[in-house]
Amino acid sequence: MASSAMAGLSAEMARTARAAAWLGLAGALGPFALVMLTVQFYALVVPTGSLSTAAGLSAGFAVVAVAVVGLGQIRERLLLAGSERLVRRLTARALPAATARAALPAMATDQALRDIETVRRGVAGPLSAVALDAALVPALLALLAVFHWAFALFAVVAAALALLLGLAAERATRAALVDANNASAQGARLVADAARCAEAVEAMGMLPALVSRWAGAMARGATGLRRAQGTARLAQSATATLYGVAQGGAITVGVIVLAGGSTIGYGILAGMLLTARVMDPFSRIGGQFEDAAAARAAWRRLDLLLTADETGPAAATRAFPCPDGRLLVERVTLVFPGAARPLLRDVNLVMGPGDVVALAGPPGTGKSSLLRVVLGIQPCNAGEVFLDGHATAQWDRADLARHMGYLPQEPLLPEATVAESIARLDTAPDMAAVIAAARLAGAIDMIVGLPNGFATRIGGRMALSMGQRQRIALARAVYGTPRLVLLDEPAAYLDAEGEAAVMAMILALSAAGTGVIFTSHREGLLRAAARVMTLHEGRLEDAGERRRLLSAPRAPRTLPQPARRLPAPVAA
Ligand SMILES: Nc1ncnc2c1ncn2[C@@H]1O[C@H](COP(=O)(O)OP(=O)(O)OP(=O)(O)O)[C@@H](O)[C@H]1O
Repeated sequence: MASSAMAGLSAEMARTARAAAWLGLAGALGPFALVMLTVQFYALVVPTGSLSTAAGLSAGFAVVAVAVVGLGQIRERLLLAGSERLVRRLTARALPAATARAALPAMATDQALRDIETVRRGVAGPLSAVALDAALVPALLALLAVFHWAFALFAVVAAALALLLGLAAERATRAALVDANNASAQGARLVADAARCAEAVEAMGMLPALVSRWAGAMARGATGLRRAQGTARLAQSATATLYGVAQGGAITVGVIVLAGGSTIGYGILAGMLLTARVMDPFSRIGGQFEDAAAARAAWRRLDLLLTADETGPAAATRAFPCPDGRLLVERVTLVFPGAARPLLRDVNLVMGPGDVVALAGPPGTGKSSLLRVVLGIQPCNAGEVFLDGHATAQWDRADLARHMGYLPQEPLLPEATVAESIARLDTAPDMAAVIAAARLAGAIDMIVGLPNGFATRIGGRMALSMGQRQRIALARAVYGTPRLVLLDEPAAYLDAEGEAAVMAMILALSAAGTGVIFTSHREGLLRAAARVMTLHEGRLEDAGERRRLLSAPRAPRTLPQPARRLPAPVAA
């Protein structure tokens, strides 16, 4: 059942489906009316030669034919418009929810978009057409029963056989197609690997082996495809035969049950036409089960996302002033679902304006996760984060984002101009602020050297190196004078000169009163921080002592164990 988050959308979809089903019923009866008119033609016009009757029946023909086509078109448009409305409303709600709540917003929004597309395909694609046609079956059976219940019973049996045949055909075809797709995908991967490792492939004479593997994969793909096509053809013939047998069966039923009756002609026609209509959705349903399951699962995921957005603790609502950017991280604990131990355990941190803290230490200890908690994009299990005395969890996200800058570890940039990218996708960026940010991030020379400078569009044919992306992402992080800047491996893709620029940027931010927390594995960059900290078994510790021992000329062979107590707060 849909939760309150999706109840409105479900009700709207149900209304669209009902309207489409009525249109479908009218459309289904159209061919029946056409055959009835043909019978009338033979019964009334052929023996009498009456032109006026012929004209009347022809007009009737035209009206019914136009109505059948028109109703089909209207139904299709109705479903299409319904699916577009649904997608618009789902996107407007699910995307902000995914970005605001998820630890990895890019992955969450990607998933949400894929789920919306799956739902859209379910609503506008063959799945809904099959479902709506299946919904008409009781009405068609009732109509058959008007002539004789045996017609309805026969149609049910024929539909069951069509369903079994459809399922068997679908299973056989899908298995062959999966084999074929897997083999083709393996071939494509081999080509991509060869292109990526071209130098190694050539240098070590691996090309012949690679080509023979690729040829093997392609041959398997072609065989699978042929098998799938053969099975599909066989299934098509079997279905056509079943329809033929069903038509014959309907005539036989008519002859047996209506023998001698005046309605035998109409009964047999209705039996033939409506039995085929009843069978139709069942013969097509086989291929739709997987799509239906996928659409249901996607709908449930979106429902959970929106419900959590309505009820969850991340429903931040207020804007607060942020004059100094004083940060207080208080007893933050973070445990990822399924993890044996907390990643962050009672983490405390205090920072005043202009303080610089570096997070060092081994990979996987939770540095990036701590940055995400401070940013408010990763909810924690316990504890709180305050900025200038206000809990960030209660802070309106858009307003909070104005006071914060963030450089994620992967500096991926959406398609936009360089200026828009730096200005956080503002389409009318404040160029003075953009240039100031680029200058501060040491990115200005690189940007000016691009084909169109700040107007260069990133993405498409303009593929920037990771280093260039990182410089632009750094400028984006410091755009608009944020009070607190969080940088995840800011020099990961930069050379020594770039590292020096990052160091200068951190010092300049600090001098201007902006707090900075950054993670880094680069020993040189750590010097930019007044305080270097590490996460050890989830606890945030001052790394000063540890680092002093590591860099001492005669370091002891075994390092002392870190203190198991709460770290002293960082001096404001
Ligand atoms: N959303 C998540 N769900 C589950 N586990 C996660 C999630 N995010 C991170 N982790 C896990 O938490 C651990 C710490 O990840 P994190 O990226 O915070 O470490 P890190 O110290 O920044 O590592 P690195 O130095 O390599 O960047 C990793 O084992 C990671 O797999």
